[in-house]
Amino acid sequence: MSQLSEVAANPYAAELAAAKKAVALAARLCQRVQQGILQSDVQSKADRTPVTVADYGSQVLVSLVLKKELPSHSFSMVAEEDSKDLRKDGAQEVLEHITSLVNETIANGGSYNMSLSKEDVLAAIDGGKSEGGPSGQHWILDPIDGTKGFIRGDQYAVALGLLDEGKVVLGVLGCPNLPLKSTNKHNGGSSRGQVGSLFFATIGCGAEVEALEGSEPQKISVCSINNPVDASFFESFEASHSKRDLTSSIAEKLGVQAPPVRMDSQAKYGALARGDGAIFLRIPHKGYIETVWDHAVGSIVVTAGGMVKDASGNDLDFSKGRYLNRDRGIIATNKYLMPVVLKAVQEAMKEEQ
Ligand SMILES: Nc1ncnc2c1ncn2[C@@H]1O[C@H](COP(=O)(O)O)[C@@H](OP(=O)(O)O)[C@H]1O
Ligand SMILES: [Mg+2]
Ligand SMILES: [Mg+2]
Ligand SMILES: [Mg+2]
Repeated sequence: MSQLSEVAANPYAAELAAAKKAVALAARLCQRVQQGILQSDVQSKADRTPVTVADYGSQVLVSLVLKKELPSHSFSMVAEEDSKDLRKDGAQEVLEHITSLVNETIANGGSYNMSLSKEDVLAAIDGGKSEGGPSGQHWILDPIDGTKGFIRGDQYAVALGLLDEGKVVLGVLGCPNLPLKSTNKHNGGSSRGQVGSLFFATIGCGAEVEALEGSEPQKISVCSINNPVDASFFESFEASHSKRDLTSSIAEKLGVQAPPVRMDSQAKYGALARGDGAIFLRIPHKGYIETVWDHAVGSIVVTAGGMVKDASGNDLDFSKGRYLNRDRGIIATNKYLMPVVLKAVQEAMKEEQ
């Protein structure tokens, strides 16, 4: 397909190209940090969840690349991190470290000839303070999703989506530790070979995957399993993020035979979107409110061929600001399994102590 017809087919082609470039550069910074992560690179936020120099650095690079690549767009971004802790006394060293990581990644990337000051870094982080909402365009960014997995040396993702008039219209999901080939034996894949997957989807144009380092994109689709007995399911690696008594009771009701595949981050949505497994279940503890950046990108990558619903069977609504205003529980699967999975989820939740 010529570049001209590609532009005509995808109304968000320019935004998609910029988002892919931003995620790929941010992922490079993350990969470098993950290889040599030290305890001093990890801080604890006010909500006691971890944040690392790479979460901040990734947020800086994404905001920078989007502004450079789309200079005529008005810029609004709903992102997870803010600069509050980095402006406190005693944070100077960490801020210096982030600034040099960002500048080294830009220099090695070769696309931009620029150097950021510490103030530029703080300002770029705070570029993510938007409240989003139902009107206009807003980027949604999780600079590192699965920070706990990142620190452990496991899966994580850089997740960047675009909200347009309250709908997620594109998503780019960089998963540096996810093998490019499907891990599902039934798909002829194996966990060997090239590692680093970049998933992307635009509304109405389906979902694709390519190597994080760049390769010919491949169209992907969710699996077509229609008997839950043959299905396998993904859930969080972290037991505190999704209630395992409920997910195992749901699996039992469905007759699922395979043990759960536990993985950090929206890499689960990416893997599901290419048929590595059949179901993703996330049932947080009561009172936990989900953020938009934890699900926007994963959900557009899956809904290109599959479905993502809350426990009541409603679509997720990303137009309400920084949080998802919805019933507890998120289920992603194909259209054949969704009705039976929803029924099992609702029964299990009714029986919950
Ligand atoms: N107690 C909790 N219950 C549910 N989700 C939680 C949680 N604490 C943190 N999270 C969210 O779970 C995300 C990771 O999901 P997963 O379990 O699929 O890896 C985290 O994203 P970050 O790592 O970006 O902070 C965070 O937003
Ligand atoms: Mg976090
Ligand atoms: Mg997250
Ligand atoms: Mg995060």
